[in-house]
Amino acid sequence: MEREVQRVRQAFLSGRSRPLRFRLQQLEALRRMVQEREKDILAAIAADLCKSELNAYSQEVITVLGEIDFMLENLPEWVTAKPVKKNLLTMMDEAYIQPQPLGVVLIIGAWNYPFVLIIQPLIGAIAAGNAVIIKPSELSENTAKTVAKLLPQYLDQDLYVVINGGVEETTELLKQRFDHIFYTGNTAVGKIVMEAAAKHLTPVTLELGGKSPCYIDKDCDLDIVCRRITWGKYMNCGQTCIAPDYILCEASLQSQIVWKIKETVKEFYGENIKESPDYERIINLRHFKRILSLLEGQKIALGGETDEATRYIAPTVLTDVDPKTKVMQEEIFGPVLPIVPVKNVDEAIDFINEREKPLALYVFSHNHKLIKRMIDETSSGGVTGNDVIMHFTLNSFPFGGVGSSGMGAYHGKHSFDTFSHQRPCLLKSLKREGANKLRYPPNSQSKVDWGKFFLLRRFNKEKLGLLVLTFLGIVAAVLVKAGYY
Ligand SMILES: NC(=O)c1ccc[n+]([C@@H]2O[C@H](COP(=O)([O-])OP(=O)(O)OC[C@H]3O[C@@H](n4cnc5c(N)ncnc54)[C@H](O)[C@@H]3O)[C@@H](O)[C@H]2O)c1
Ligand SMILES: CCCCCCCCCCCCCCCCCC=O
Repeated sequence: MEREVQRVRQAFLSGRSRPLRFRLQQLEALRRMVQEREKDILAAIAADLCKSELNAYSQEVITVLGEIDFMLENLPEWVTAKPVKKNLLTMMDEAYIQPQPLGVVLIIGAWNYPFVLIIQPLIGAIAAGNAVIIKPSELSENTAKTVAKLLPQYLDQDLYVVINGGVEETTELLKQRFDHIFYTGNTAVGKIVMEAAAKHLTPVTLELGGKSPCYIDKDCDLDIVCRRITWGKYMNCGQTCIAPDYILCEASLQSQIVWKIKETVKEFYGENIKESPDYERIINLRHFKRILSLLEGQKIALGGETDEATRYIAPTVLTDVDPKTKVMQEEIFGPVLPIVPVKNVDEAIDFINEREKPLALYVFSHNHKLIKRMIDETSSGGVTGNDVIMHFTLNSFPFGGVGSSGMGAYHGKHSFDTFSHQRPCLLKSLKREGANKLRYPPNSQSKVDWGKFFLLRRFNKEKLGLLVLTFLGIVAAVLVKAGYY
C-alpha cells in the first residue's frame, strides 16, 4: 500500500497533473470512458443494486456527464489567478489568489450510488490538478471492479489509481499520508477516517448521513406532496443519503397521506411491485435484517411485506410513531417511512432542533412564509421546499452536511475549491524602500499614527477614497524620504 501511494505521489511531483491543458484532456478522456463504456458501467450498477439500466443512467450517469461538461466549460476561468483588493501599503504591488492542487487525494466511496459517489469527487480532484487514489465500496463489488478495469484504459495510470478492498485494506490505506481525504459513508466510519487523518493533519471532507425530516403543512396539495415524497423515499429502495427519512405532520393528515402514498406506489410500480423494473432491492442480508428490526412493534399502515431470499422490502409507511422507538433513533436507509404526529410547525421545528443536524430537510406548504421560517429556524446540510432530493441536481449548490451529517462540500465549483489550496500571492518590488521604513524598528508614536491612518482609515465613496489615499501615499512617501519621522 505504502509503495502504491508513493508511486502516485511521485507522479504528482512530476508536475504533469497541473497544466490546464492536461486537466482538460483527462476530463475529456473520462467523459469518453463513460460514453464508450456506458453498457459495462450500467450493467455493473444494475448487478450491484438490482437496478434497471434506465434508472442507473438517470440517477448516476447523467450527473457524472453533467459535472464533466460543467468543469470543462468553467475550468479555464477557475484556474486563473484572481487579483484582490489592496491597501495603501501594498497598492504598488501585485496581489492575487492562485488556486493550486493539494497533492495526493484519497476518495473513499459508498455502495448506494457506487459510480457517481466516486466519479463526481474524482472529477473535482482532477480539475483542481491533484493525483488521486480511489477506494470504491466493497459492497458494490461489480461497480468497484468495473471502475478499476476501465479507469487505467482512459486516464493517466500513475496519477489516478483505484485500490479495491474492504475494511482491512481501507484501514491500511488510512495509515498513509494524504493531502486530502474525501469520504462518503456512515457517521461511525466517518469518525474513524477523521481520527486517522488527524495523525497526519490531513484535511477531510466527510459526506455522511442522518435522518432527513419532511414536514407537511396542512395548507398544501397533498396529491402532489405525496407523489414527490414517494419518488424520493422509495427511489433506490430508500437507500439514498438525502431520502426523506420520516414525516412530521398533524395527526389528522396521516390517513390521507397513507392513502395517497398507496395510490402513488400503485401508479409508479404497478400492482405487483416485485415485478417492477423501477423498484430495487436491499444491498445485503445484514441491512435487510437491520431494516426489518425497525418494524418491530410499529403500526404498519402500508406495505410491510418482505422476502429474505431476494432482499425485498415493500414500500412501507408507519403511522403514530413514537419518537423514542428504534426506527426514530437511527437513519433508516430503506423503504420504511414513519409518520410522527406533531401539533403544529412550532413543535416540528423543536423536534428537528432537538436532534442531530440532518443532511437534508424538506418542507411542504403553499405558505411561503412558513417555508422561510422553517429554513431560518433550523439547520441541515441542504433544504428543498415543496420537493425532495432535487437540490442534489444543481451543481451550483455546495452539496454536503453540517454537524453530524458531515463537513465540507462538493459539486461544480465547490468541488474545485475543496480540492484546491487558495494561495495568496503578494509580489513586491525591491525598490521603494522609503515607504517601508514605517514598519521597521525603532518604532515611534508617529509611525503608529501613520500606520493607523494608512490601514484603518475608511472612506465612504470608494473612488474618492482611493484618490485621496493615493495622494496621501505620495505625501507620506515624500515625508519618509525627506526623513520627517
Ligand atoms: N452525504 C453523502 O453524500 C452520502 C452519500 C451516500 C451515502 N451516505 C451515507 O453513507 C451511509 C451508507 O453507506 P455505508 O457507510 O453503509 O457505506 P459502505 O459500507 O460502503 O462504507 C463506506 C466506505 O467506508 C469503508 N469502510 C467501512 N468500514 C470501514 C472501517 N472500519 N474503516 C475504514 N473504512 C471503512 C468502506 O470500505 C467503504 O468504502 C449512510 O449513512 C448514508 O446516508 C452519504
Ligand atoms: C427520466 C429522466 C429524469 C431525469 C433525472 C431526474 C433527476 C434524477 C435525480 C437523481 C438523483 C440521484 C440522487 C443521488 C444521491 C446520491 C447521494 C446520496 O446517496
